[in-house]
Amino acid sequence: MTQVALVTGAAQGLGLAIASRLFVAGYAVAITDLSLERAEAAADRLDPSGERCLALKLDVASKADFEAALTATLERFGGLHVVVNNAAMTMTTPVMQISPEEFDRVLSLNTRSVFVGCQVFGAHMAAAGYGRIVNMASLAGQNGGTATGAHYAASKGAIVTLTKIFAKELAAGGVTVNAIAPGPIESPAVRAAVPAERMEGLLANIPVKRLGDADFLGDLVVQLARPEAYFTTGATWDVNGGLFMR
Ligand SMILES: NC(=O)C1=CN([C@@H]2O[C@H](COP(=O)(O)OP(=O)(O)OC[C@H]3O[C@@H](n4cnc5c(N)ncnc54)[C@H](O)[C@@H]3O)[C@@H](O)[C@H]2O)C=CC1
Ligand SMILES: CC(C)c1ccc(C(=O)O)c(O)c1O
Repeated sequence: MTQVALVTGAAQGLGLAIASRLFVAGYAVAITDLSLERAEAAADRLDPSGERCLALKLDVASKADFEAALTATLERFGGLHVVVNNAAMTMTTPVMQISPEEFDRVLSLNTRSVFVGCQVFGAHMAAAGYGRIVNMASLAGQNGGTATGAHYAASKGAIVTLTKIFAKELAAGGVTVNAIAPGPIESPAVRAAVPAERMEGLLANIPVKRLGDADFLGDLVVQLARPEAYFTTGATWDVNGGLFMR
């Protein structure tokens, strides 16, 4: 049976790169995003035949959207084996200027979405006896961040903790739950957040002197998604060019 993956926030950036590498690895892929139109455009580019890609609207702020996406994926492909909780909003407001409302908004979107995604998809996978969940954290969640805001960094640190909790909860159901913590990756978001004149300074601070590669993150997800990856769970995989070492 074809293995089935679902990626949130997959219309662009890292989510799209991850969905693409899963597709190349043979998965049927549900490409979900806030915007159905952009999810459809991405799915069409990836799989013009439409045989192995399904575009869905999934606003990660809505539990009902998670449930509807699960139902639609099962109806279309007959199973769901791999989920990547990737969608997030990036905010860069300086810490002393963040209002309580903005703090709540970022935590609610970035962290609650991973919590709900692990609950909804994890429950299905555990009942089926198999699953792989990968949560997108960030270097900012480990070192407090530089290019990003305190609320963003805190939201990503909480994802590392939630990953451990769901890993323990779902292990008996054959489900692994891991996180990936990237540093700055070559992506539209980094290009937008770091103006050309500041890029040299950013690169000078990275020990390997380069941005990370989104396709590599996709390949890492493919590895974590393999049945043979059963022995890594609750882990956070650092991909940061040496910016943070444990
Ligand atoms: N780009 C980078 O260097 C890094 C990115 N990350 C993380 O990787 C993930 C992806 O980042 P990028 O691709 O750079 O971001 P991006 O901003 O380029 O893409 C995010 C995608 O999520 C979608 N999205 C936004 N709100 C949504 C919602 N409510 N429901 C569903 N989808 C929604 C957007 O439409 C977009 O397609 C995020 O979790 C981010 O925090 C972590 C570290 C570094
Ligand atoms: C602003 C963006 C896309 C960015 C840059 C750097 C980091 C990090 O070093 O952790 C991020 O998490 C980002 O989202």
